[in-house]
Parts: sequence; C-alpha cells; structure tokens
Amino acid sequence: MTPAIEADGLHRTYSGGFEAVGGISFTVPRGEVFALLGTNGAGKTSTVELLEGLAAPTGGTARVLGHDPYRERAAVRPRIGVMLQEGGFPSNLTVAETVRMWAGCTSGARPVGEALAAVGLTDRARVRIKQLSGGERRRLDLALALLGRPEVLFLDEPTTGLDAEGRRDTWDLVRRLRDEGTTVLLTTHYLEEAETLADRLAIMHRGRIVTSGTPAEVTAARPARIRFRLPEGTGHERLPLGLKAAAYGRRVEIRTYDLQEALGELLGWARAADVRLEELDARSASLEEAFLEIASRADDLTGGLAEAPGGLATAPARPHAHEEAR
Ligand SMILES: Nc1ncnc2c1ncn2[C@@H]1O[C@H](COP(=O)(O)OP(=O)(O)OP(=O)(O)O)[C@@H](O)[C@H]1O
Repeated sequence: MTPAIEADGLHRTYSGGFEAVGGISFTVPRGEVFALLGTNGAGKTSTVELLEGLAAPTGGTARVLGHDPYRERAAVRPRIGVMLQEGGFPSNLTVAETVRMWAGCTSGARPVGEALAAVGLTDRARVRIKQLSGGERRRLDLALALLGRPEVLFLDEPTTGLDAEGRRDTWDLVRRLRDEGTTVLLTTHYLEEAETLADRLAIMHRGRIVTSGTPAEVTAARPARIRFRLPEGTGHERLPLGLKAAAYGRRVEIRTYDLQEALGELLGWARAADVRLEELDARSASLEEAFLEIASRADDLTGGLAEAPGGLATAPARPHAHEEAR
C-alpha cells in the first residue's frame, strides 16, 4: 500500500527569495499520527500547505495517497481533510448552518449532528459564528475538517486556544479517528500533545528537520535527571564521586544516561551515610527537554547534523551537569 504522505527533498521558497522549507523528507504510513514540531517560523505551516496542495514546492516532491497534491488536486482533495490555522466563515451564520453549508459541498459527508457531537459543539448548534469563543471556533474548524470522513487529516495547531478539557477532548477524537484508520498529520506547539498523540514526530528548525522518530527515540538520546534536597549540614561534596552533580544551595541535580545505575548508587550512598534525600524526584528525559535542548543548540547544528542509526538526524547528546538546579 502506498504511504499516506511522502515528502522527498521538499523545498519552498517564497517570492521574495526566502527559503522557508529547505529540503525535508519524511514518510507517514497509513493510520499513523505524525506530529511536526518546531520553533516559531520553522516552516511547519509552509510544509503542511505543500502537502495539502495549496502551493507547489519549489523543489522536491510531495505525495499524498500516491498523488501529487498540487497537480492532481482533484484526485486528492476529496480524500483529505484540512484544518487551517484560521478558518474564515460568514459570521452571521449559525454553527449548524455553517456545517450544513459545508456538507453540501462535500461528498459522503457525515450528518451535521454527528460532526458537531464529535467536537462537543452540539449545545452550540444555534449560536452564530460571531458569538463563538476562540476555542469553540477551533472546534468548528475541526468539525469541518473531518466532515467528509477523510483518509488523511491535516491539523495545523488544532488545540491552540483550547482550554485543558477541550485539548483532551481533541486528543481523544484524534485517537478515535486514528483507530478508525485515519492518517493524521498535525502541527503543534504543545510538546505533551505530540508526546501523547504522535506515533512519530519530526522537529523542524529554520526549514530543516533536526530530529525525527518515535517520541521515545527522540528523547532516548537525552539524559535523565535526578533532583533532591540534602538535609541541613550535609554538603554535596559528600556525594559519591561517580555521581556528577550540580548543587545550588542544598538542592542537587544529577544528569545521567543510566538512570537505574545512578539512582542505585545514590540510594546506596544515602542509606550507608544515613542521609535523608528530601523531595527526591527522578525522571527520564521528556520531549520538552529534548525540544528545548534542540532549539537552543540547533543553530550550531544546522549544516553539521549527524545521521544516527535508523536514518534519524539527531542532535549529538553529551552528558553534562546543569549549572542551575531549579
Ligand atoms: N507568504 C510568505 N512570504 C514570505 N515569507 C513567508 C510567507 N509565509 C511564511 N513566510 C515565512 O516563512 C517562515 C516559515 O513560516 P511558517 O508559517 O511555515 O512557520 P511555522 O513553523 O508554521 O511557524 P509558527 O509556529 O510560528 O506558526 C517564517 O519565517 C515566515 O515568516
């Protein structure tokens, strides 16, 4: 089966000569949720628009369901759903009227009630668009994107402006759609969203993919950390020499690539020395830490990326103790 989405050396240069997408490649198999992350202006929307067929790439190729989304738009458009960052609707129409109007232009559309229920807007069906909150508009954008039961759904920042409950509802909906076989490509600034939803993800910076893989692969190259507070009168110089720790007053932070080993050493020492470690907290690297590290170092990296096993371009990770322990 052809993949749902294939980007091969995609470039997009705007008319002023600015290169927003500088040759990126990735493949999304059918039925997968793929997240594009990146700093502001990294080129996520510029990329998604190429895949949606809204513009032609200046280099490379895009394929959606085996077709060129720009040249073969008529073949692709009925099979995809698009949620834009800003959907513009006539503000005097009600929610239900808007969905009905959209359904009239969509073959095989879901019933209006089903689309509204899917995004939790049933109670707002009779409300005019201009009276909707920002979050409710976002939900309406989503209802319209999934109206035609698309095989591939493009969601550009689907949960921006939603409250915590709305965000979780959207995540549940995306999971349900994926379980039904829909392929989803989403862009997001919420790393937790990518971590919980995405089967695979790519982090973009300045038009290039800096890292890609499963959330676990992307975080695996980053160190875990252990934090605790030493009791009054116990100096951090008493810690075992094997543990590279940074101390800030009584607070101590240890960065390690072998969490089990470091934690074992620390607890063994604490027991032997009869030291109580206050507020002990140990955790593997999160996507957020990986992202922040990549964003802060990507400028040095562009041009010098290492290809890691599995075809992942990863930022070289090195063990280091943090200067500041929060
Ligand atoms: N029509 C345009 N003409 C010229 N430059 C553009 C145009 N549209 C976008 N850009 C520039 O291209 C770069 C990438 O923009 P894009 O919107 O794709 O980034 P993004 O990753 O989606 O950003 P954000 O997270 O801020 O939404 C930005 O520097 C932007 O200013």
